[in-house]
Amino acid sequence: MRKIYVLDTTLRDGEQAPGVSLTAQEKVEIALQLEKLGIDRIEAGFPATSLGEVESVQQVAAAIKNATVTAFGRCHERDIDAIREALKSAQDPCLHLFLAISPIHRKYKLHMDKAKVLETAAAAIRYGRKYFDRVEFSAEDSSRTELDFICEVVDMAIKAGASVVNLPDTVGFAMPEQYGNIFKTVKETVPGIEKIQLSTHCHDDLGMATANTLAAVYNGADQIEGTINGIGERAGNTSTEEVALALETRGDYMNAKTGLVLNEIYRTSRMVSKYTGMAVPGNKAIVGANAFVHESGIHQDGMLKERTTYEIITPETIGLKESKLVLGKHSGRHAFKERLIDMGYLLSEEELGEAFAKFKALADKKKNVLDEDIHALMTNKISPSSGIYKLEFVRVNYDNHSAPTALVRMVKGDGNVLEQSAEGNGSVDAIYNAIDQATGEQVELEDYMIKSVTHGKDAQGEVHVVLKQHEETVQGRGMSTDILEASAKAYVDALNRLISQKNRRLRGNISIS
Ligand SMILES: CC(=O)SCCNC(=O)CCNC(=O)[C@H](O)C(C)(C)COP(=O)(O)OP(=O)(O)OC[C@H]1O[C@@H](n2cnc3c(N)ncnc32)[C@H](O)[C@@H]1OP(=O)(O)O
Ligand SMILES: CC(C)C(=O)C(=O)O
Repeated sequence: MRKIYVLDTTLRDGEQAPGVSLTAQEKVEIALQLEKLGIDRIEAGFPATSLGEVESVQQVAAAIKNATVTAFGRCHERDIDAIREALKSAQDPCLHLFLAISPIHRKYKLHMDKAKVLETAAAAIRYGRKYFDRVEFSAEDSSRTELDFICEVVDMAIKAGASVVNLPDTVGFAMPEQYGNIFKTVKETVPGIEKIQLSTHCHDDLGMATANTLAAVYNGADQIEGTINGIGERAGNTSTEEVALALETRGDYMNAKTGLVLNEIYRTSRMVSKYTGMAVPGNKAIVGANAFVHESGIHQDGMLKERTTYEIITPETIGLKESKLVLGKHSGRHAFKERLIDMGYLLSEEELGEAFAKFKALADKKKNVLDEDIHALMTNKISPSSGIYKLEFVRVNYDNHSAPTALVRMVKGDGNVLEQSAEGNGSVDAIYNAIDQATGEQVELEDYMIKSVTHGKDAQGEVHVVLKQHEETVQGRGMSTDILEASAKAYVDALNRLISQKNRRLRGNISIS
């Protein structure tokens, strides 16, 4: 197996995602988690950006003991000097320089001809080598560059003293076969190529970043560059986790693997999402909330018989506890019967047929059929509410001289009405105290995020909360044009999930909910 080195650039290219800006402390925490994940090279930032960026990179460099720390900059002595300052306390530093080489960038952006590009890059690499043992050179926009000029650039970089040469697909334009061919040609034709490592860095503008990265690896790339959750400039970068899992799962085909500690992937993904504020889409490969959830009957039946029918990776591989089968409109008799057995209902075939028909009728009206719905269905009392508690009313009294108070009214699934008021440190805290007192549940609020999902003064706000009770953690969401109502809805949603989760029994590592 060939070892593929991983340069993770979540803290540099990932931070270039619109709207993302990380504090020094957040960068350090993410870097430490990347170190745990087994990343070989952590790109900490672009020091010439600002003094704050120099300081952030310095803090990352000082904290990391078991990975190379790189910092990025242009072919300018002032950028290199900023990187020297930022990496001065790194145990294993690497300078990362770039210059665009494509006709479009040469003509319109840099106003340089080919000779000037070669001269500028060589001078910068030589200057960098005075201070750094290792220099990576990135030939920006390689995939839109003449193949013979790419070879000339790689030759120049080797002669000037680079140890890694990166051939990026900067604008996500390459097709896998074409991109792979660049690496093949460079490997076969550039003299002294064995002295350096070749690296790949792709963007996802056409949704092909991972495919292109793998094509490069297949054709001889030694290092891949990516970001956690695929965040980055525009449509983002190659997802580090996707490449690691693709190589792990299809090592038979690629004969290459990263050294990543795969069961740290999920934790890393969620930390990056939290600090960048960029939600992970539910259907995102590997780390999306639905990646190990099965909804349709035929798949659930397959999973219950043998999980490899529908899962090519186990959730445990990336550090998740279990796969899930959710009961809904597309579920079949097998999953429904298993769920009933879990809940203690042993039915004859005839009774099962009747219950299944009622279940399907309910599932037509309701997205997810929860345990309490099934209990109600089994006792002929089908609950119309989607959870155990339904928020009916919330009122907040606020002025800037006294503690805010909140009054909430909720209806339980059995029809009981609960009403409670409470004070808090802020309006949201007051609402949450009132809900806790009304339900009697003791939970910790682990996380609270709010974002606007539409524009204008009447924008819809979406609140996302994470609640913890003992070892159980749940998420909840609420939407409203009023952020206090959205906050209350998210909390009640999370409580309902917590309560139904408590009632659930595990079947091996597959839970049915
Ligand atoms: C593919 C990538 O991801 S590239 C990295 C993108 N990241 C960033 O841009 C980091 C944040 N950037 C910044 O804070 C600023 O752009 C700075 C501080 C780096 C530079 O700011 P300014 O000096 O105001 O220049 P500005 O950004 O407007 O323009 C870039 C200049 O660098 C030049 N340039 C671009 N790439 C390179 C390079 N690799 N080497 C040398 N010069 C370059 C451009 O041609 C332009 O030069 P010009 O002023 O002579 O026309
Ligand atoms: C220059 C390289 C590293 C890059 O960020 C890109 O091409 O997107």
